[in-house]
Amino acid sequence: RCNLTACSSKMHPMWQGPLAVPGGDRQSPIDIVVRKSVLDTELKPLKTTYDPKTCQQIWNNGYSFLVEYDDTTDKNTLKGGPLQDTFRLCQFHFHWGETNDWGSEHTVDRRLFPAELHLVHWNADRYSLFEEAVMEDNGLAVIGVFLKVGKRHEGLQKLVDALPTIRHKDSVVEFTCFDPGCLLPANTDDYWTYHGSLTTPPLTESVTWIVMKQHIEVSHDQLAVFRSLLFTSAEEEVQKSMVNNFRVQQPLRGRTVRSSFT
Ligand SMILES: NS(=O)(=O)c1ccc(C(=O)NCc2c(F)c(F)c(F)c(F)c2F)cc1
Ligand SMILES: [Zn+2]
Repeated sequence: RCNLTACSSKMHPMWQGPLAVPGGDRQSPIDIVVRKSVLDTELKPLKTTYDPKTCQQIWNNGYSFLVEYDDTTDKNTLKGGPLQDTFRLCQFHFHWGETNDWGSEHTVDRRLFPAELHLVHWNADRYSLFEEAVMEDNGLAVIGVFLKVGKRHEGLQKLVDALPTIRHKDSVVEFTCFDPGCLLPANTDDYWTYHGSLTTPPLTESVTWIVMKQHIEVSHDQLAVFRSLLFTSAEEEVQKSMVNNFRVQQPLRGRTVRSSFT
């Protein structure tokens, strides 16, 4: 099973993390400077195939909430784009702020979004488990989608309705029949891609990031329910709202961000 490691420091829920990471020259997230991205005409359209029936559970891991899929078969795959191999979806989760003014991990020309969706896939052509792939250079592919506040996202509502049942850290509920494809923007041909890392410990530099140019819209009220989640478990006396669960931007260190569009 793949899950986000809970990581928070006493001072501030926003993860501080180790100062230096071994190697540490391809860390995520980053600011995407549009005019410095390089068009790569070899980049193909993304090909995603997701089966809603393989959705298994939704849980609060103390840092975000995750929707996990059965990744023991090739039912949920990501191919094409910058990828040579077939990657399997294992989970998706979000990062968000305490207000609509910030919350995303990546930025575009320093522009912050209120939240960001991450669909986490691992290279099933080369590895047999997520846990293996997460340690390898070309092990993971994460699709990032920015969220903006606007009209209500009908497909998201089923997920929003489940959140009150997993308010506390480590709570899990069964969650079935959810199509993650409904969270992708209409246009998935336009994206930026670069080599980076997990944005939470162990920050392994194993991720091919694919950040969508087009955002999705969710309502103010839907996003407010994200903020009703708690970092803390039921037993803890002081309850802390799960907000600002994003990492600060990391240096580009000479990396090139490629774009699939002009
Ligand atoms: N925000 S993001 O960059 O999209 C991101 C995606 C996945 C994970 C994750 O799976 N962490 C837990 C986790 C590990 F970090 C491992 F290294 C490992 F081996 C696991 F099995 C595992 F569940 C962390 C961050
Ligand atoms: Zn994430």
